Amino acid sequence: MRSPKDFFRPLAVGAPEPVRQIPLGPSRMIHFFDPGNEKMVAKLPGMAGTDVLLGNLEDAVAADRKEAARAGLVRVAREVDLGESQLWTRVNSLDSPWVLDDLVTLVTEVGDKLDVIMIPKVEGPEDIHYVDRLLAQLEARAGLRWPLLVHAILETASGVARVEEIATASPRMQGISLGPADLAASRRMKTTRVGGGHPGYLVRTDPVGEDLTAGRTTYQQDLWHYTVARMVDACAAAGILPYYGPYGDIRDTVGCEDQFRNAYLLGCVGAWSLHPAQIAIARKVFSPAPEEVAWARRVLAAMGDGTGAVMLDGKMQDDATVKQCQVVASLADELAARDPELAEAYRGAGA
Ligand SMILES: CC(=O)SCCNC(=O)CCNC(=O)[C@H](O)C(C)(C)COP(=O)(O)OP(=O)(O)OC[C@H]1O[C@@H](n2cnc3c(N)ncnc32)[C@H](O)[C@@H]1OP(=O)(O)O
Ligand SMILES: CC(=O)C(=O)O
Ligand SMILES: [Mg+2]
Repeated sequence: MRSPKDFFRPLAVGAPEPVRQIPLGPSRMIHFFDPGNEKMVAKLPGMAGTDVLLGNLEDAVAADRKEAARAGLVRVAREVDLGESQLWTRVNSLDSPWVLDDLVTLVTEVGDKLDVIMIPKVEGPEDIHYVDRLLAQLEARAGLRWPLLVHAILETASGVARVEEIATASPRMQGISLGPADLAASRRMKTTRVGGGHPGYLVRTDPVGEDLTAGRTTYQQDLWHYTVARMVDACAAAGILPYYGPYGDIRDTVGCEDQFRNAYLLGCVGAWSLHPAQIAIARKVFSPAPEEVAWARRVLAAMGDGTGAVMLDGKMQDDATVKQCQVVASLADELAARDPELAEAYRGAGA
């Protein structure tokens, strides 16, 4: 590990100073598009209000379309008006034949237009260290003034086992997303889905009498709870942001909303959107509900300087509930400052 004294030094002469805080706005939805797909690219200017648009170069882009996707992303960055949306990319994996050209081309040609580079299949901090140094060299050569940030996908068993080291590997680390599809394969889970639950993963109530089958309710459990919770702790401890990843059953908007909400309640700040239909789901779920915000503000007002204990509607409030309410209220303020519709909904609820 680098000495703490050197942690915030640029890794190449002429590279920009590393950041100490994540300097970006909301990222409730990271919307994936294939930059080599003209129909998808044509939709981008109409996607105002999408927090993050991500040009995907990795899985879901066929091997013979990799160069077209990379060139398409350079064009999007240069020519398409994306409004307030951040532009991110997911490059190919570090063992692939494409990633070196992905990084060299993107940083050299449009490094000043990109905010975050997502690195797939991260196995450990050494993968982040490699990218960190290479980006510094490329930034120095391109004369960039702001460092590119790095986002890791948690989609290998080794990555989960070392998630804390990944989260703290570089000051470039912006966040981590759950990658349930590759992670399932890496762990040899017996699933064939992209995220979401599985009806076979359940608990059953105890038997009633001799009949082992009668009257026993089953409850489906969340396959991803352990990983998401561990990722949230690693990110919060490192001062970076955790995200649920993709929900592959595009038609199941209800299941998608539930899975996103579990992640939101556990501490994630956003999720991926693979299809335009999922953008609104993520916006709804990852924006605190107006009634929750109104309640949080009531608690804060009732608690004055934030110490002691009071009763509000029969519920005890103290220093710890104040801290929770501050999380909700400050997130609402941050989002409302950039989202007029949400600001209006909060005003309507007296929040
Ligand atoms: C495990 C992982 O790695 S997840 C991350 C990798 N996967 C991805 O990035 C997948 C991204 N999404 C997609 O490729 C597509 O949405 C698919 C294949 C899932 C579905 O695509 P389609 O069958 O075309 O969906 P559908 O017919 O509903 O699309 C409606 C319109 O929205 C467009 N559209 C679909 N997805 C997107 C998108 N992600 N962004 C922008 N536009 C889109 C389609 O081109 C189509 O346009 P048209 O009306 O001009 O014809
Ligand atoms: C998100 C991703 O890449 C995966 O689930 O494999
Ligand atoms: Mg993957």
